This record gives sequence, structure tokens and C-alpha cells, in this order.
Amino acid sequence: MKLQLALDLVDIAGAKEIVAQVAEYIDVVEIGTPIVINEGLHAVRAIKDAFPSLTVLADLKIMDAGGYEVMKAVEAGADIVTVLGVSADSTIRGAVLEAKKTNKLILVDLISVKDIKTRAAEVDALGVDYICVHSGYDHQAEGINSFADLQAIKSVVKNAKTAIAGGIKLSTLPEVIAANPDLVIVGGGITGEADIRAAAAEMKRLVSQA
Ligand SMILES: O=C([C@H](O)CO)[C@H](O)[C@H](O)COP(=O)(O)O
Repeated sequence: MKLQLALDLVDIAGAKEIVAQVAEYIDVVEIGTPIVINEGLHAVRAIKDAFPSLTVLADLKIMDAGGYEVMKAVEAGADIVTVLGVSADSTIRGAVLEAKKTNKLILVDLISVKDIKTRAAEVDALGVDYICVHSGYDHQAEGINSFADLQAIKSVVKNAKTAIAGGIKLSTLPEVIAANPDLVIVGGGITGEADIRAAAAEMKRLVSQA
């Protein structure tokens, strides 16, 4: 099981400061959608250049033009690029095709998908690398989490790895780990802690035991 740190509410300088503190405890660093909106794909390049040994995920949440947008993210240094599960199959197919040219990976984010089991099975058949259940900020504000969704998709996903994101904290991590995802994605549960390094270290310890 791997740990991904999601960086959302910081600029490039802030992102570098955080990653410098926790790099040894994380497997993947995510350049979150808000950073890409604020700074563009330069943020992906900046983190990849500063931390070349880390896997960098660009959370573009692609909805259309899958091939083109994956190409641009990969040119910027992304190793994994996100595409929305609610997008058309052709968008996801284009993204997968483009990523495969350079051995990069596609993570499909099932945020706001209504029939999560059916769509997970469909995108699994499209050859994506990760399928992620996700309660975004707006869902979290409504008190929704994705723990049950993870169990639901695990029964139908046969090829892709599974991931979970959205409001995961140290207190809820054991419940997440029990559902056995391949990738646990944590943003505020690390960056919002007073001791960021200690939070990342403890999360890494727990996911490594699984
Ligand atoms: O993808 C995310 C969200 O939609 C904002 O872009 C976050 O990176 C993801 O939810 C993980 O962050 P936390 O919920 O703070 O753990």
C-alpha cells in the first residue's frame, strides 16, 4: 500500500517546503487541482525538478481532450495524470493511449459518479492504471466519505489498482487500510497538522504495515 500526499492550498514555494519535510515518508506527491489552476503545469515541472525521485501526480481532473491534456501533463513531468470517471469513454481511452506512449499512468477519479460499481467496472475495462473513490471538498462539507465506495469497487475492479481520497485523517486511516486500497491519498490530514513531518511519518508507518 502506497501513500500519496495531496498538495492543494499552497503555491509552488509552499509545496516545495512541505515536500522537503516529508519526502522520505511519501510515495507519490500530488500537484492538486487548485495549484494547477493557480500556477499552471509549471508547478508539476517545479516539483519534479526539485524531487526527481518522487512519483508526481498531476491532478488535472481531465473531462475532455484526454490525449492532448495528458500529453501536456507528461511533458511537464507528470508520472500519473487524473481523468474524471464521469467523462466519456473516448476521453479515458485517449488518455490511456497517450500515457502508454511514455509508460506513464492514468488514475480515474470517480468523484460524483452516481453508479460507482458499474462505472468502476467500465473504466477498469478501458485499461486505466488506478481507480479512485473520492469525496471532494464539497462532499466532505456535507459529511460524506468514500469508505463504503472503496469496498464496493473492490468487488468489481479486476485489473486496475484502487485508491481512495477525501478527508482521510490519522484517526480514520485504520478504517481505510482495512479496506485494502493500493494507494491512500491524504491532503489536509497531513498538511493541516501542526507537525507535518510527524503526521506523514505515522501515516507511512501504518500504510507500510498493511
Ligand atoms: O482532489 C482533491 C480535492 O478535489 C481538491 O482538489 C484533494 O487533493 C483530495 O480531496 C485530497 O485532499 P484531502 O481531502 O484534504 O485529504
